[in-house]
Amino acid sequence: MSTIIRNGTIVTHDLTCKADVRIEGGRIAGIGQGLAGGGTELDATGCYIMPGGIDPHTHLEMPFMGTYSADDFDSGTRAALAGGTTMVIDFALPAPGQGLLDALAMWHNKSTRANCDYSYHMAVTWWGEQVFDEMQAVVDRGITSFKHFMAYKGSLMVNDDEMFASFRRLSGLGGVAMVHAENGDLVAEVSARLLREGNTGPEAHAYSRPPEVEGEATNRAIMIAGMAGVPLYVVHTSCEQAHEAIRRARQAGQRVWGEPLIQHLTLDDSEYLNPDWDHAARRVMSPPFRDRRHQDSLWAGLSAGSLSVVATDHCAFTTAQKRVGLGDFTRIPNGTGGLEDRLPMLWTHGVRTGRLTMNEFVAVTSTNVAKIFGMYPRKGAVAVGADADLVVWDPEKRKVISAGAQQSAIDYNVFEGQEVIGLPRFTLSRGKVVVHDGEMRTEEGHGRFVAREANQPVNRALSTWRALTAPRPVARAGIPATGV
Ligand SMILES: NC(=O)NCCC(=O)O
Ligand SMILES: [Zn+2]
Ligand SMILES: [Zn+2]
Repeated sequence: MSTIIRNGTIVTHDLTCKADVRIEGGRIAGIGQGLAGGGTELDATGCYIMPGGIDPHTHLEMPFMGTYSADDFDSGTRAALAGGTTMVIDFALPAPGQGLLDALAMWHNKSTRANCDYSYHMAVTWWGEQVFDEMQAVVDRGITSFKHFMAYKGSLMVNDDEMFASFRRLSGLGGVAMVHAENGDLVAEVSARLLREGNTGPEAHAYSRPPEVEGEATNRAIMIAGMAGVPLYVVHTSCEQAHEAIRRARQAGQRVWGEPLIQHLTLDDSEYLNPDWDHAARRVMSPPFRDRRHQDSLWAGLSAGSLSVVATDHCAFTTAQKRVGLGDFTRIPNGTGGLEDRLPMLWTHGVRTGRLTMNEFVAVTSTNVAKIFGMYPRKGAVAVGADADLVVWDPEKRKVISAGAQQSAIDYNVFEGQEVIGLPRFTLSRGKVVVHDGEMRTEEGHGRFVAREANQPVNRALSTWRALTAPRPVARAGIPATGV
């Protein structure tokens, strides 16, 4: 059964051209003008045909802070597809002491409900021989990126020595190291002081995690990754201090990528001063929203290329779940939603304002993710042979964001009331039309696990350099090489 998308303009990270796209067996089978007919025809007049979005940072049905994030692999991936995102990368999160393969099996169970393709990053939440050993098996199963939490002291946080050991292991395995970069010791210290002084509301969450704690941790992670010789991906980069560290490292030739979130780009810290406790608590996430100066820095980084990806960190909690933190902000579950809104919000505030070109939009929402995480050009491309994960994007279609109309299971939306211009006319998941002009035609269980490849070109370059510059003894006449 074939499908042809006609009359549209293809937009990829590096070209823009008018052509039709033929899809067969879930893959792109032909690209050209006036392709021969047959099968389903989709009219893309006035639209752009782009690689579907890939969100590299979601937490679906994640056990966290005494509860579970409210969107599971069904509602979460429906939300993704509604907004033009055709793949998510979630985090498999071993409990302290739990084996990596055990955690992976749990995540594979949850994801059987996915409506779109998915992969995982593995989290390193503790360190020991079992973790060291199982990292190889995890990579062999196509999970090549490993996240380290430098915050959440007492639960997920790992220390510098553990992080260094894990980074070194990853360097040998050809993987990508990832960090949640906030100084967890300082956050714990400042939070305790704020509570003692009577600052118990959600605004104190932002006071407890100033840009300095993120800048310090980002710098530290970069230095440790440099020593270990591993590429580093910094999740939810929210401030100039962290961006500056990434920018500097990249200018010095280090392989480091920064990932701002759509929330940090478009919402600011005044949200925490809202007199409605629920309003402020619903926006509690780590790192917190920042002021305009930091937002401008993130936008500049995307157009300059010092920041590489826009994600959501979709980790949605209901108002009832947030209310557990009434009277103690440290108990408010950290996380916000955004899966359905990432592409429309970025198009509206990025492409329509001239901050991003359409091609840069594709790069930061899809192609860069596929390249960094080892699945390009199967994903993130409009090319013959690639999976037909596509969005037919209508740049003039509008809506006002409203929780009442969203796919996510939660009862609010942090972008409520914002008008977006630019929405999917059609979304295709491996060739299946899952969004048809506003109508959801998703199928629970349609999504497949995507195994990714380790030892990407960046890893190979790093290991070549490592071999070239490895410590080696200097031969000296009359001095034996081995000790006596
Ligand atoms: N970001 C956040 O507040 N919650 C999700 C977990 C994490 O990524 O830190
Ligand atoms: Zn995080
Ligand atoms: Zn996260």
